[in-house]
Amino acid sequence: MHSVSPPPPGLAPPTPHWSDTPLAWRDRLLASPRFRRWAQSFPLTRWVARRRATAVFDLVAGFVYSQVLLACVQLRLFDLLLAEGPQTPHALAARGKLPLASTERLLRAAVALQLLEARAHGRFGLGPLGAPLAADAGLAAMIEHHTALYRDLAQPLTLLRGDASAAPAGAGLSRYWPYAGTDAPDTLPPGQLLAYSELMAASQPLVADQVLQAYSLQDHRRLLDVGGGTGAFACRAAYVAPHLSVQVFDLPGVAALARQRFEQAGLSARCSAEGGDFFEDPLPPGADLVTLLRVVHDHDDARVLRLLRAVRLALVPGGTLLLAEPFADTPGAERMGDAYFGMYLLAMGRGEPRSEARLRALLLAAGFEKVQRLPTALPLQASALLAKTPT
Ligand SMILES: CC(C)=CCC/C(C)=C/CC/C(C)=C/C=C/C(C)=C/C=C/C=C(C)/C=C/C=C(C)/C=C/C=C(C)/C=C/CC(C)(C)O
Ligand SMILES: C[S@@+](CC[C@H](N)C(=O)[O-])C[C@H]1O[C@@H](n2cnc3c(N)ncnc32)[C@H](O)[C@@H]1O
Repeated sequence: MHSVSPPPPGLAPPTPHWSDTPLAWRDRLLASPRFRRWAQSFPLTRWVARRRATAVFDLVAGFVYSQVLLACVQLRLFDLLLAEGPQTPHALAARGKLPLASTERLLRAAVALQLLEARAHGRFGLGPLGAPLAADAGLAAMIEHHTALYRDLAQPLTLLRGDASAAPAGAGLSRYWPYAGTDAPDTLPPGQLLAYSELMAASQPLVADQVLQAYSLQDHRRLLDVGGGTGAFACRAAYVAPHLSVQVFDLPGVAALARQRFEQAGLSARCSAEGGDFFEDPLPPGADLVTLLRVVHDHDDARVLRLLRAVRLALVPGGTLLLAEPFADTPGAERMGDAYFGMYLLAMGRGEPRSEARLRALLLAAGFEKVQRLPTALPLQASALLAKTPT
């Protein structure tokens, strides 16, 4: 049994507020086993008690659910069931090189999580939560790279205390995202940029779908995608707006990969890439639209201000900045912001998810004006802000 430690000597007790008393009463009630026993058997409160118990159980068991999902993804189960239809456990055991009994256990777990569904003749097919994951290489890559995140989270207090020496040797997210741990990211060897760049390219459609559904590129002629990775978004933009010239700015090794992508896509005439450090080097001038997609949340406020000022200088007067990433205060997706990205970016070693209000304040401080929210269809995947440079 854990006991609550007394406050350290010399620490002033927190200032009370009038709302503390009713909330303390509520907390004591909910914490009381007697009240819980009563509430779960009283007909009018039973459904709330069951719902709460399930919600708490889901928090307790979340890691187990995630690992069931990971096993399905590693076996490419969703892709297989989409391509070939429902399968028997025997067939799936043979395909996955697993014992039949373990296959059946995994299949039953996945059914309970609605990832799969039991179908006629003892076969298993896709369930309502597994079907959207089928044939989505971006989501599969995201799920698979969580093995690095879970290594960091295995000892959450070690992570929260910032005790790097206690972390497992270089296996976690800080190694996966090496630019987050150095002040000279432009000197990183290309081999260290590859894994995260592939993940970003594979998952870029999650963001591009949101941005391009919400914002038309038709009125722009020159787009600069800052931190644009290996050019996955640039290619989509060039495809949907055939009049647009597109440039990516990213670390030298990543920009080289973007150039390769443009060549392979036959887009080199309209798409180019420049390498550098966006905190130190000037950004290529003359764009009338700059995009910052999943870039700002990687960095602290001081660095973000520096980057936003550099973007303002690179844009033409009256130019547009489109910033898209998951926001911290997304209604209905609060867990994604402060719980998932909060802990994720802590493990990565730099950055934090920000609310719309904090991003607005940073944009205004960097000299942007007319900041407005751009509604996206699925804010869980990306929210967006538009801002203008003065004319
Ligand atoms: C009548 C019928 C058939 C149906 C009617 C009911 C109906 C309308 C059902 C809807 C069915 C439907 C269309 C479902 C759609 C589901 C979707 C779109 C699911 C999408 C899920 C997206 C997920 C889970 C996204 C996850 C994203 C993650 C984990 C992203 C992580 C990003 C990271 C780690 C980024 C790192 C970059 C860094 C370092 C932070 O900068
Ligand atoms: C999280 S990724 C996002 C990539 C892309 N925008 C996307 O959404 O797929 C962040 C990108 O910023 C780049 N980056 C990080 N620090 C940088 C720096 N100091 N200068 C230039 N690029 C940098 C990384 O190489 C990476 O491609």
